[in-house]
Amino acid sequence: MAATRLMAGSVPVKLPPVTFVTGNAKKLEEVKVILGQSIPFQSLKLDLPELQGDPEDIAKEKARLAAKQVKGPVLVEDTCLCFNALKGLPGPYIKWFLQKLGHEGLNNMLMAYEDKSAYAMCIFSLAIGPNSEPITFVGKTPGKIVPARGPNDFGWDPVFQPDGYEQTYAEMPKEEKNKISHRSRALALVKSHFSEAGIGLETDEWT
Ligand SMILES: O=P(O)(O)OP(=O)(O)OP(=O)(O)OC[C@H]1O[C@@H](n2cnc3c(O)ncnc32)[C@H](O)[C@@H]1O
Ligand SMILES: [Mg+2]
Repeated sequence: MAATRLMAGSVPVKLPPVTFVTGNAKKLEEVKVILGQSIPFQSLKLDLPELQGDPEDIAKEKARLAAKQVKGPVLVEDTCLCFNALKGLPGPYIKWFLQKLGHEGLNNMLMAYEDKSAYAMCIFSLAIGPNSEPITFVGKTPGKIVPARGPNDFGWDPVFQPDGYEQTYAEMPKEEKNKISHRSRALALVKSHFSEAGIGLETDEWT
């Protein structure tokens, strides 16, 4: 993808597009649709190692690692599925819980609790380069954990039913999920950040 043409004073400067780094093709599909043409970006398929701990720190560390590899502006995201009865767990460890326990196991984890409420959370982290402090953008969608319904083509979508809907994420048309999802809410903040900074609108500032 062509570099963004920006202006520093009256001198046109070319800055590289931000690189969205992920090992997850489904995430990338959604990000492409949600961002559309709003931000100049390209993607790189890389499964970055992930720190343990606070979700925001995990996302920031992913951004630092990505920026070192790309040597330029990067955007990464970390997704959590948080069960309220379990005080936010599995949270950032949902990938491993899903892989080991499957959809049924995720439901079984809540068997001992009345409260099946949960929230999906996406934390995007943007780093301008290897030496800059990453910033984060958080999007959350509340819902509940239900027995799996709908196509099984993206992670825990079949067991997450957002509040106000009769359908799970998996049963909803993609456009509907993208309107209310944790990912689109976080990306709305990313978009405003870019538009406030004037990225793509002829400025010399990234942040
Ligand atoms: O390379 P990265 O971007 O880290 O991709 P990943 O697949 O490792 O993703 P995470 O570390 O963020 O782990 C999140 C887990 O949740 C799943 N996931 C992420 N977003 C989802 C969504 O919108 N709906 C359902 N499952 C999702 C994803 O497949 C993982 O199993
Ligand atoms: Mg990951």
